[in-house]
Amino acid sequence: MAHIRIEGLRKTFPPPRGGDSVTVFDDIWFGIEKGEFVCLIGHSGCGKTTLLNILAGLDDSSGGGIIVGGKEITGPSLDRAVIFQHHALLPWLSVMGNIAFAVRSRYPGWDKAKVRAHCQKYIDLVHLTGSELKKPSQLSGGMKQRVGIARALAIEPDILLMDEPFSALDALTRGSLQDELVAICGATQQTSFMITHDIDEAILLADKIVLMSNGPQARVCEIVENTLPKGRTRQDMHRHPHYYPMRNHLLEFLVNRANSFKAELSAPGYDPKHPPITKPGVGQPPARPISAGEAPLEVKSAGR
Ligand SMILES: Nc1ncnc2c1ncn2[C@@H]1O[C@H](COP(=O)(O)OP(=O)(O)OP(=O)(O)O)[C@@H](O)[C@H]1O
Repeated sequence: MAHIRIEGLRKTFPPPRGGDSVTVFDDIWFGIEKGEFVCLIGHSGCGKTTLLNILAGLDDSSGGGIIVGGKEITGPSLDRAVIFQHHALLPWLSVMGNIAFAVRSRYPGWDKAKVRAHCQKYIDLVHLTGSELKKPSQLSGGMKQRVGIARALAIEPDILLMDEPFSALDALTRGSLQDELVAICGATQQTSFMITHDIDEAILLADKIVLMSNGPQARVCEIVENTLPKGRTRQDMHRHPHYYPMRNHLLEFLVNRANSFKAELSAPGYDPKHPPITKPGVGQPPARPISAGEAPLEVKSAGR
């Protein structure tokens, strides 16, 4: 049994001014194993943030449910930490203060020194040592996002939920934060769920990539298993023979299939409870790996 089970999830919003209500997604089924890193990819408006909010307990479903560790989610919990696209820090508190605020909620019995030492560990982990007393207004965008990551990790959540956490950052900062997240999640085996529009980010981070078709009535089209070996890095993953099959498969989905998938729904063999699992590159002729002397690849994000 998967640690997180999304079972027949549906979300319907009432119409803003009369008319019919809108079902954003319907009959969504997939699971996340303990220690797994799962990315969700789909076009704007298919309901990714809504799904993450339901998983965080910040929104209710209109049908189906989410079971975590055998219990249905009924509201927010410190077992599920969220890192938002925008940092959502308390502007009047320092780096240390923002993280300590969350830590004190999680561990109300801890004394000041223990809270401080615990916060410092996570400040050091995200390379913010020396910035403990700075306020959010004194930090760059990347530093603010680092505080958000440290705050989320410091409450030692069962599940880390991330809604496009790096999309507002420049490419260099995004890359270095992705590297840090790879290192942290690799070391801690943190169960993680991330929404991203960036195909390369998904290939770097995810064990599994869930593909959602366009809304309304979005569905899970397919679950892609990452066929690149663990320990991959941004610098070398494009040399692996499965990189291009993976990348092309995800790109093809976003460019064509996300929209045309509705026609496949009624095809025999599609079962929403068991979406097809694909392993791009496996069983295909090997794509040519890039040799060390060749020009570096241009790494692009998928467009919306
Ligand atoms: N509170 C709400 N009331 C009514 N409609 C909503 C509400 N929240 C979201 N929606 C609608 O639900 C749909 C899905 O929104 P959501 O933000 O989940 O999509 P998304 O896939 O995360 O998009 P993006 O990639 O642009 O962030 C959109 O059409 C949005 O307008």
